[in-house]
Amino acid sequence: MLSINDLGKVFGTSTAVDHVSFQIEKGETYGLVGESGSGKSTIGNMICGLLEPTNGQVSFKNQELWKNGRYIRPRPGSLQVVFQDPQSSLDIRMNIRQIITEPLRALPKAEAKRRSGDDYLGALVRRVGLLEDHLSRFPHEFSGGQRQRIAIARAIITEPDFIILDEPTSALDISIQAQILNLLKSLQHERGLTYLFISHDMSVIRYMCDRVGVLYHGRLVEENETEAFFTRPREAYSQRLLSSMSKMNKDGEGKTRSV
Ligand SMILES: Nc1ncnc2c1ncn2[C@@H]1O[C@H](COP(=O)(O)OP(=O)(O)OP(=O)(O)O)[C@@H](O)[C@H]1O
Repeated sequence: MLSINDLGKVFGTSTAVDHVSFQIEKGETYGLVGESGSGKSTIGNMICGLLEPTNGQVSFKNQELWKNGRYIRPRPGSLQVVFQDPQSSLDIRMNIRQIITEPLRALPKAEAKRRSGDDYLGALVRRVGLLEDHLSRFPHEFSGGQRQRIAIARAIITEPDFIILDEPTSALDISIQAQILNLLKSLQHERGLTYLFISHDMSVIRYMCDRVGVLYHGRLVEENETEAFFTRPREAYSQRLLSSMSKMNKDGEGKTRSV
């Protein structure tokens, strides 16, 4: 589904992403972990076209996304992103109907019309745990968890193949986190979605991901099956990362909990 090859990003004199390669298969959830500043979001942003790579390739369904400094959009709507902070990622001047249907602008007219009809939209909002009445309301009227449900509805309205989830639950309370993660899992099974799941929260990664890639100062230092990574990490840095996370849990400092 997605292939990253020798990808790099340099900001001024600092290297944020350093010759990273990995592949994501159809239907799997690939977790990118690492401390703050390790380059996770920069990779996500290069995949979705927000940042141009300094070097390397990103291909999506065997099509190169970056060519000569230009981002070539895949099939409209087939690649979507859900960001961490639903507060700032939703336009406060738009009502929920406008927010959710906004990505349809990229679709052919007839298809956009069908998916913005009351039947389709009603089913969509109910599917993500909202009500049809909510369509005429505005973002400030919703809780953080509900806002993330709105962001998910907006991402899936184009019936994508692939979604980048960049810390999608990090801003939420623990109990709400679990509901959103379960919603993402069930949508994945229902729709055959492929996820890139970016998080620094190890218990969330363990719950969600099939495989894990570990970033350290922009380099991919380990790639492993999730259970093997948690029980038998191969690299010294991964071991340190895991033990610092479990210490944070014991001290009650981290937000990391099992879900
Ligand atoms: N637009 C930018 N301009 C300059 N430097 C940037 C830019 N975006 C990211 N960086 C730098 O690139 C490095 C990687 O940042 P990135 O946001 O990808 O890390 P991250 O692992 O996602 O961290 P976090 O978990 O805090 O979001 C950091 O040193 C950051 O300061």
